[in-house]
Parts: sequence; C-alpha cells; structure tokens
Amino acid sequence: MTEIIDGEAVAADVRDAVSEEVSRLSDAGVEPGLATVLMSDDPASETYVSMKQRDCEEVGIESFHVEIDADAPAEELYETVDDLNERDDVHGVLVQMPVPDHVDKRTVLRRIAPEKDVDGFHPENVGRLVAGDARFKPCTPHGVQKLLDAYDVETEGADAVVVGRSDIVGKPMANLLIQKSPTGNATTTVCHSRTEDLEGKLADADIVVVAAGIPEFVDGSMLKPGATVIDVGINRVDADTEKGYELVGDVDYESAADVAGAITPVPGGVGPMTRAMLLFNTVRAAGIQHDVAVDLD
Ligand SMILES: Nc1nc(=O)c2c([nH]1)NC[C@@H]1CN(c3ccc(C(=O)N[C@@H](CCC(=O)O)C(=O)O)cc3)C=[N+]21
Repeated sequence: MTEIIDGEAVAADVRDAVSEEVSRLSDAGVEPGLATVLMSDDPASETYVSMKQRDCEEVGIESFHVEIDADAPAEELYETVDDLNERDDVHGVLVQMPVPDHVDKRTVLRRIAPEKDVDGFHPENVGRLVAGDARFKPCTPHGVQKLLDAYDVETEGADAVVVGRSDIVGKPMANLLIQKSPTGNATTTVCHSRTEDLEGKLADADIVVVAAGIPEFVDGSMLKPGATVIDVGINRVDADTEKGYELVGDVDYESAADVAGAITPVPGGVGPMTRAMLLFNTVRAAGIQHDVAVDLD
C-alpha cells in the first residue's frame, strides 16, 4: 500500500512545538514578530502571504505586513527592508518572491539582516548551510527533511534524486540530503533541464524530490517501485472549478501513487510544511536576537 504523507498533520505538530516555544519566549519577555513584504499583484502571492499571517496568529507570533506598489521604485523596497531590520519588534523579515523585474533580487536578499533572514536566502546563511553550520534552513527543504523524518524514511545510504536546481529548493535540498547527519547521508544526484538521462537517474532512486516547476513532470513510469516521492510543485492550472484553477504538483499523482511506497499530495503535502518551518525559523530568530534558548531542532 502506498503511504500518503500528510503534510497538514506534520505541519500541525510543528506548529504545536513552535507554540510552546512562543510561550517560553513570552515568559522571558520576548514577543516574536514576523514581517512580510509584498511587492506584487500576483493573486497567488497574495494568498500565500495571507496564509502566513494566519499561521502567525495561530501560534502567537506577531505579524506585520507591508505592501509596496508593484511599479514603485526598487529603492522603496530596499528602504522598507532597512527599516524592518532596525525594528526591535520584528525578528524575521520575509520579502515574498518573485519581486518585479525592475527590482534586483540579489540586492534584496543581501539587504535583509542575516539574523532576521528567516527564509535562509542571504548569502551568509546559504554559506553556513553549505558549511554544515546552518542558522536558518530554507523553509521548503527543511520541511521536506521533517516529513522524511516523521515518516521514518531512511536517508542514510539511500539513493536520492533532486529534480530542480533552484537556489530556494533544489540546491539547499541536495545540501541537506548529503550532510553527515541522521537525516542526511544520502547519495544525492541533482537533475535539471540539461540532464541527459533523467529516466536513468530516477530508475534507481529511493527518494525523489521534484521541484522542477513543471506540472506533472515526473510520472509513475519513471519511478522505482517503493520509492518515496516528495512533490514540491504547486502549479495553478486552469480548470472548471469555483476558483477557475486547480493545484497540481510537479508529479503526476495518479500514476506515481501506484508505484511509490510513499508520496506527498498537492495540496496538503510540502506547502503546509514550508509555512510551518517559517514559524519555526521566526521563533529561532527571536531566540537568537534576545539570547534566549529555544528548544527546536
Ligand atoms: N520569500 C519567499 N519565501 C517563500 O517561502 C515563498 C516565496 N517567497 N514565494 C512563493 C513561494 C511559494 N510558497 C508557498 C508556501 C506554502 C504554500 C501552501 O501552503 N500551499 C498549500 C495550498 C495553498 C493554496 O490553496 O493555494 C498546499 O500545498 O497545501 C504554497 C506556496 C512560499 N514561497
């Protein structure tokens, strides 16, 4: 039987653990706060940001939100980040991606104070992760790691294939999988748009993480029977539904579920974990900034 990996359930457990740490911080006089910045008219981005605010409320994290006109000068975004960096009540700063074309993404990511960079995208935090001394693990790969752990998926010595090499998912995911740790130690292959023989790489994979950004890119015929399949894709495709679209992953769920040993659904798989790990990082950030020990790992 194929096991369906319940991201909502594991995310709820993470939120419970975060809530407890919020209480401990509060006893120490610290109220953790997260600021989200949105510079986009994209409806999906608006949905995600409002979900993040709702999550904060649920666990007792103060949330602040700044919206900037999508056609405002880039400097306005940079200065907003500077202001949030300075504020004592803001422990985490997240600038929702993507930002408009006239904004330099690298400048934004460098401008966020590394100790408030709860996405883990600042070069200092990327470097620390690669060096095996992570401060904030990027939320999506960290969430995947938690899912694998929660479902006792053995990574040690496993053959893992990551499909996609983005800075926010593919690269950090591969880094976590190769690390010398009980949740790492996998033999990891990273495939991407120039990979010659994706089928050949997937055929032997015990763990497959797909973050290609292409709807239903991987299907069951490409998987090793019993493989654990983690679908990071969240694609809105036009459909005759109330909202006018449906969410599909980067994996063809029907065919993959027939072959896989365990699989994440979309929605309800990796997405909720990404949001939960953001709360986790925010509480860690507050702990670091106020020198209060936080019991999360
Ligand atoms: N600075 C930054 N940090 C991010 O972490 C970030 C970002 N920018 N830009 C966009 C992506 C995307 N992302 C999602 C997180 C959760 C769901 C999620 O919870 N999805 C639900 C469904 C949501 C729905 O109904 O649309 C699910 O999969 O079950 C989706 C997408 C975070 N991102």
